[in-house]
Amino acid sequence: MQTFKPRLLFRCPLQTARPRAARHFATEARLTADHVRIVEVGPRDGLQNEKKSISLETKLELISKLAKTGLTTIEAGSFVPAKWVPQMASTSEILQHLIKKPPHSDNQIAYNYLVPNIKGLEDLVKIMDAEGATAGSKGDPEFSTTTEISLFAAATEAFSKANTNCTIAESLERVRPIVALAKEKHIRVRGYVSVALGCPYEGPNVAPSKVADITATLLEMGADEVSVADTTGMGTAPRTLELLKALSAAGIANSDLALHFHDTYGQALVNTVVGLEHGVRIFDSSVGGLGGCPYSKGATGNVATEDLVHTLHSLGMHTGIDLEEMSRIGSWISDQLGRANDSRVGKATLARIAREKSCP
Ligand SMILES: CC(C)(COP(=O)([O-])OP(=O)([O-])OC[C@H]1O[C@@H](n2cnc3c(N)ncnc32)[C@H](O)[C@@H]1OP(=O)([O-])[O-])[C@@H](O)C(=O)NCCC(=O)NCCSC(=O)C[C@@](C)(O)CC(=O)[O-]
Repeated sequence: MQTFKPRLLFRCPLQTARPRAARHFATEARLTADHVRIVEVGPRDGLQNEKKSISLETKLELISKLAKTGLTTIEAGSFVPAKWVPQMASTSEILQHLIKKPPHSDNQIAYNYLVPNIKGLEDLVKIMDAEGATAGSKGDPEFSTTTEISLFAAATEAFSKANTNCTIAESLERVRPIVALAKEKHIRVRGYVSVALGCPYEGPNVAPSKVADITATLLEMGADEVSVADTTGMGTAPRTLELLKALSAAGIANSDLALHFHDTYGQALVNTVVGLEHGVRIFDSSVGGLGGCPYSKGATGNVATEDLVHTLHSLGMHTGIDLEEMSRIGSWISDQLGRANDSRVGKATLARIAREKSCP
């Protein structure tokens, strides 16, 4: 196993702190920059596992609030059968609404929808066609929003069977027609590799080389980026580093990677720092630490967006996200769901604001 030695690089900005790494990645401007893109997965990965169902109106209000925080990518729902994930049943209506009346935002936002198979994407495309919508394109000022999809595969056979009722090889075959149709419609594709650092059925020792193979396959098939997911939160700093090294050794560029940490064992932020030091600049998180995974019992939510933003800002990184606003949303959605707010930073930020108001 690799030994992880923190290098305390974040006392000064990343570019000056890591001249060798900066030279190494000289052609990949995104990696040398101190900007991190956060993919907010709360309305999908978060809500899909909450016990209390919330109304379509509340989901739309959540998305609308998130759209005003500076986020640029928001997972809005998933086109899965309701019998598999009942909480995602209103995704068609969400897509329709976001096409017709996207929330006001100062920046362009990509709304992302999970599709488990070609039927999921066909259902999405049918709605877009019926509304006369195109996927839009990032960077084109004509569009204030774009539509993206995510597809997923798992790194273990047991999880693949439980989550998608098929083997890993079959799940990868499902990806081909999805990518083909998405490309035809100019829809950006995000891939996920689940259980990359631990499986609820097969345990923590998932082979990094297996994760790297699946990630490489998704990229070769046409995925624009792949989010490597610690679905169970079993990941540790040394194993995260080992995995990142295996991904690099397989020729996968950091610019094609995102990291997606659940915080079951409280290791998500530590593992985030490992990812940052390795050069990854896209991280997934969920406001208020919502969620979990319906096929990973006991796993808690994603790392809270508020906690991630605070950590990144404290390291001198930029996210463009308004932490105070995000903290208000985390508290609001937790109340709507009748659950505790799982963001320590969110609670501390709101307490500070209240304190400052009472003693200016
Ligand atoms: C892949 C399937 C559909 C196979 O499920 P299956 O039962 O094997 O599907 P099937 O092809 O045999 O079809 C069964 C029925 O479902 C219908 N059907 C088929 N597809 C769809 C669809 N897209 N939308 C709506 N309906 C659909 C289909 O038409 C048929 O209807 P019937 O003839 O019985 O009336 C199922 O296993 C599934 O939906 N799995 C997804 C479960 C899921 O969403 N899990 C959570 C997301 S993954 C995750 O959270 C992890 C992630 C990404 O966040 C990262 C991480 O942390 O790891």
